Amino acid sequence: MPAPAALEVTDLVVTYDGRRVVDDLTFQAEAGRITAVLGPNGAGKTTTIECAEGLRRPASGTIRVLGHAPGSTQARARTGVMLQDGGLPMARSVRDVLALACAVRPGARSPRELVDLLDLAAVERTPVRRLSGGQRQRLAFAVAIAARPDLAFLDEPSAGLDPHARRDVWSLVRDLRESGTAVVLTTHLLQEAEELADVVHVLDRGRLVAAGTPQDLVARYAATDTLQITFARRPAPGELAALGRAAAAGAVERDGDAVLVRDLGSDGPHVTARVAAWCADAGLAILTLRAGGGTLEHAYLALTGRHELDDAGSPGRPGAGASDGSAA
Ligand SMILES: Nc1ncnc2c1ncn2[C@@H]1O[C@H](COP(=O)(O)OP(=O)(O)OP(=O)(O)O)[C@@H](O)[C@H]1O
Repeated sequence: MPAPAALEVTDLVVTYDGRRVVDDLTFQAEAGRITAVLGPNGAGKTTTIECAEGLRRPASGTIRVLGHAPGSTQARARTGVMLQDGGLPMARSVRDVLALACAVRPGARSPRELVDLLDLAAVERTPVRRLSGGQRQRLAFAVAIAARPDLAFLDEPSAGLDPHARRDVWSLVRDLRESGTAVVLTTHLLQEAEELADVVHVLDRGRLVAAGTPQDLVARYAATDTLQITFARRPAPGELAALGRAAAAGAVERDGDAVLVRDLGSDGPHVTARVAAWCADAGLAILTLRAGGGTLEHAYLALTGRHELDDAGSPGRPGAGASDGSAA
């Protein structure tokens, strides 16, 4: 018989004021794998994780955490948690917080190791309330991994981090996986999920709408016949329309700084040639031109019913999905 998964969520239902915010959710997270739980604001990710931590009681369904009940002493001793609001004691210094976190389990990391790993030396004596947002985030991550957990819940672990710190955290998350920890990650950064996740579960309005590897989801839900072009300067609207006519293919649209030509079909190589020729004639210098698949972000947008990227290329408008009010 196969070993049970580190986290087993079965038929989970959570209601607030009679409204189902988690609706019949079933998924697992395995040891030595990074499992991402994605979804728009209000989709039910945090609620699900809070149930797994024993902080909220579901209306029905079961959760097993390393074979134990959520919130039980056995589950808590082997679980690391990084919550969205940090949950850190504001008056304590970084050094005190780390010392406490390392004292909970024999074989835990040392505060010194965590200070080095998360680059916290400069603020060791600083109380939590005086830390910057990113420093607090790094401290919360350090606390989550202090006891070498078998299961780590990381709720938006790199939110608010600068690009260097974000990459440091990604590297530490990969180290957790290498050491056999089951990592459950929520994030709105689709690039983060694409970089890290072995398995992705997409929630929308409390329900699981898709699951698979990032590559599976891209293959199944994102257009695979798209040409992505970046230019030395931003094309004018008239040029974009002319480019569309020259391409004689599917829709032409902006995607952040790039332009997408969609639905190439079997004519892909000819469309690419026509686009390149038209750009040369129009004096529109091409910086990069990439034919092929979409991204996890495109798959996510298709799955959660938000088909267009905004100008910054980011999905998930605040409140999207939260106010839908789909009742039980
Ligand atoms: N204590 C509460 N009382 C009533 N409703 C709540 C409570 N906590 C959460 N909700 C509602 O439950 C739904 C799911 O919220 P949840 O925080 O789990 O979403 P999320 O997917 O984590 O969103 P985000 O990406 O914004 O963090 C939302 O509609 C939210 O308004």
